[in-house]
Amino acid sequence: MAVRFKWLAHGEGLPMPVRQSRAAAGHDLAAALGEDEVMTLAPGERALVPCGFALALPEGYEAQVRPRSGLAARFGVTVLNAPGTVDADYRGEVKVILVNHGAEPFAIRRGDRIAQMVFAAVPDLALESVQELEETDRGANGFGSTGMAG
Ligand SMILES: O=c1ccn([C@H]2C[C@H](O)[C@@H](COP(=O)(O)OP(=O)(O)OP(=O)(O)O)O2)c(=O)[nH]1
Ligand SMILES: [Mg+2]
Repeated sequence: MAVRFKWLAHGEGLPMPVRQSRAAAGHDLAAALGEDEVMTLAPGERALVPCGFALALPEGYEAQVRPRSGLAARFGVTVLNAPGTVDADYRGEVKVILVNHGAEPFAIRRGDRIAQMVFAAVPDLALESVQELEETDRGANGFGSTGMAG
């Protein structure tokens, strides 16, 4: 199934988001900054990084904006709201909320691949209000109730 994709003016000239290997789950997202622009995230700082395109996803799908593990492992840079949610009815620019949890400033330039986008199906479930819920073995136990030791 196709996802309709439209470059915005400042995105023109960038490569399309691409899967870096044949069966990769994510399309890498490049920063659509100006040609000579450098966006620097100080330690602890966050920024909205423009991707330079808009989408029209088929209804019943979302695009998730996820971190790249290399940036997280090497620099402590990740997507603050991971996984970001791009709704099927959103027609604005896709952006990445990047945060620097590392100890060093992190510089971003035009075309740098700073995150990845994974398409996912969203089941069309509706909430139904009831008085009682079916019982289960777990019941209300959660939040570590099964312990940690192996
Ligand atoms: O990482 C993200 C997250 C969101 N969006 C865009 C697409 C999404 O459809 C819209 C709204 O996102 P979300 O629902 O997460 O934010 P909100 O704070 O609930 O805003 P709204 O009230 O507009 O829904 O913002 C992005 O481009 N990147
Ligand atoms: Mg919302």
